[in-house]
Amino acid sequence: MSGDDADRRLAVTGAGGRMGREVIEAAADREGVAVAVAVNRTPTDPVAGVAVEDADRLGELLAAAEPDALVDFTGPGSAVAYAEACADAGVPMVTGTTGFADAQLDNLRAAGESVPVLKASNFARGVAALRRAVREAAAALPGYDVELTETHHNAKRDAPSGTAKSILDDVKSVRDDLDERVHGREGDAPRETGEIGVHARRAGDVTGEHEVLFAGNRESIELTHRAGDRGVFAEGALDAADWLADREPGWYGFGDVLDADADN
Ligand SMILES: NC(=O)C1=CN([C@@H]2O[C@H](COP(=O)(O)OP(=O)(O)OC[C@H]3O[C@@H](n4cnc5c(N)ncnc54)[C@H](OP(=O)(O)O)[C@@H]3O)[C@@H](O)[C@H]2O)C=CC1
Ligand SMILES: O=C(O)C1=N[C@H](C(=O)O)C[C@H](O)C1
Repeated sequence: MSGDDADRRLAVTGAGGRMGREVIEAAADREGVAVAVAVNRTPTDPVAGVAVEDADRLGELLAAAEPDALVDFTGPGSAVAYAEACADAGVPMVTGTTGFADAQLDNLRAAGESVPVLKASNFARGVAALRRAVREAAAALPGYDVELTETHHNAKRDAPSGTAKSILDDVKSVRDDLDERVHGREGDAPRETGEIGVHARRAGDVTGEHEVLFAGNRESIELTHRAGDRGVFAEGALDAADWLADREPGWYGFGDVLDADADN
């Protein structure tokens, strides 16, 4: 579909990255969606027929194309800079980037005062279901030990994953006795009560797996999500962009999109 005929015209940053490419390819397969602007830090061949421009030109490209939303999967520093470009150009921003420091999150939130900004550590609907199940299990199993394990491909930079951090917040929201995160384990000491174990594995081309183990003395349960491919994240991000395009400035999460779906 040509950009001018589309119902939703999007900008994509990190267009040469694993997720950026996936988003552009998923957009090409969607009725009524076109990628009007695609940028990357380093020069890249066109993706699914979409020309990829120099990311330094993002501001001028947004001003000229006036897309309905921008979808970002890059790194924390660039995501903050792109959020500022979105705020200047009046373009809503969806970011799936992970690994933000607190100060960077503050900067991202500041952009949400000018334009709608939606940040999600995971755009898979199955992960949203996993997180609901984890909150329920944590509430139903007081005193049980909790250990979280995430596994990703060997090119992932941030650890633990953004999704793991979100799940840790979920557990903590109902188990405030678990106040010590233990990243991996070594040495010579039994597990202390109050610990929550966090284990990050990096291997091969694993797309993304998150497993939460709840263990009492005579029983245990494991809740696991496995992403089959990156298309599942790209589809969720496109759903989020479609929803965000009609919102007021503010700070949103993927749960807002799913809640709106449930209401319709
Ligand atoms: N929320 C979700 O559902 C998901 C989130 N993610 C997250 O998305 C992010 C990207 O993942 P992925 O696509 O696998 O990563 P890649 O390494 O494949 O791609 C990263 C992209 O970001 C660009 N980039 C990185 N750092 C900078 C920088 N400092 N300035 C400008 N551009 C930069 C890269 O540009 P260049 O080509 O020049 O290096 C590249 O285009 C990660 O934070 C990851 O955790 C990933 C999957 C799902
Ligand atoms: O870097 C990735 O690949 C992924 N990152 C996200 C995260 O950090 O949680 C989501 C997904 O697991 C894939």
